Amino acid sequence: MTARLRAHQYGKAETRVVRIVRDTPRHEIRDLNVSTALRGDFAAAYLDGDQSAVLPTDTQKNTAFAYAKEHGVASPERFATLLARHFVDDVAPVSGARVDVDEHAWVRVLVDRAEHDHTWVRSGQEVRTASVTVDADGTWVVAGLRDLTVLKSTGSEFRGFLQDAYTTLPETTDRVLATSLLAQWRYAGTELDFDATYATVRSTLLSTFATQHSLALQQTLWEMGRAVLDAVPEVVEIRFAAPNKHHLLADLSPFGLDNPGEVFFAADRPYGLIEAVVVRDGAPDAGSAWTRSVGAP
Ligand SMILES: O=c1[nH]c(=O)c2[nH]c(=O)[nH]c2[nH]1
Repeated sequence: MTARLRAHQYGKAETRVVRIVRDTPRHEIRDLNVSTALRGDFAAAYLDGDQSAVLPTDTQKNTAFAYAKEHGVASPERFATLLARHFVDDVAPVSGARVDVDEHAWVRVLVDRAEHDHTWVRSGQEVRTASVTVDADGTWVVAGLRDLTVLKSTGSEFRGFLQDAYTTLPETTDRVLATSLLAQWRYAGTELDFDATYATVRSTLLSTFATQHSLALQQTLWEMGRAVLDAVPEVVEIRFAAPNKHHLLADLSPFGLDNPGEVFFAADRPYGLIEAVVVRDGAPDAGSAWTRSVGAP
């Protein structure tokens, strides 16, 4: 049997780093889940068990904590960029690094309608994401969010679809549209006000979902993508994966009740899964921006 090692990368996944700034009575918090992956010639570790080029994943975890102290967390994107550049620039065998950072949001507790200085409540299940790749060709920053769950109770239809012998779905001009959005967008630059841009993209996604009369989730994703590219010049590409969280009208006719769009069964599976990539004309090359694993086809 002959075989070869086609690709490899290694790192520490999901280091939970919580950074608190307590220089004044009003503290700040950033709650991160940091995953690092190093790329380079580490073949000897796989083929011969030779660790001489291997920076332990334990060290990568330690570096995340040390960088949180020394450099702070200006934003998930900035923190990921600093870490990735450090591994590539300062650790000789490393030629590329990919750092993924998830941020869990905390919002200040209100006490007598005033924001409390050092108490927060976890806000929803939505997660902000940043994925930064550094290699010999440059630095790529992808920002995003997942589990942004939205629902509109009208302003959505689905009709005129292709029918065959197996089609039973009735056409509708008024349905509930709900999804738990995953969106990732690529920036042209690496030095932005990432928090401000994130806020603009998020609010653009939400307002487009709300105001766009939807003919299908596919069309809604396209319109949300276009709106983001319109609103934020630094965004050159945005990718979506959106489960269609079906809300099926409950059949109340056995009980002599009509149901004009008032009572639904929220089905959790199966769900339609609608995906799209919207890219600005003339966008710069994506390089390794989307390459999560070097082994990916
Ligand atoms: O927005 C939708 N897109 C579809 O492709 C689809 N298919 C389906 O059964 N319902 C829906 N809704």
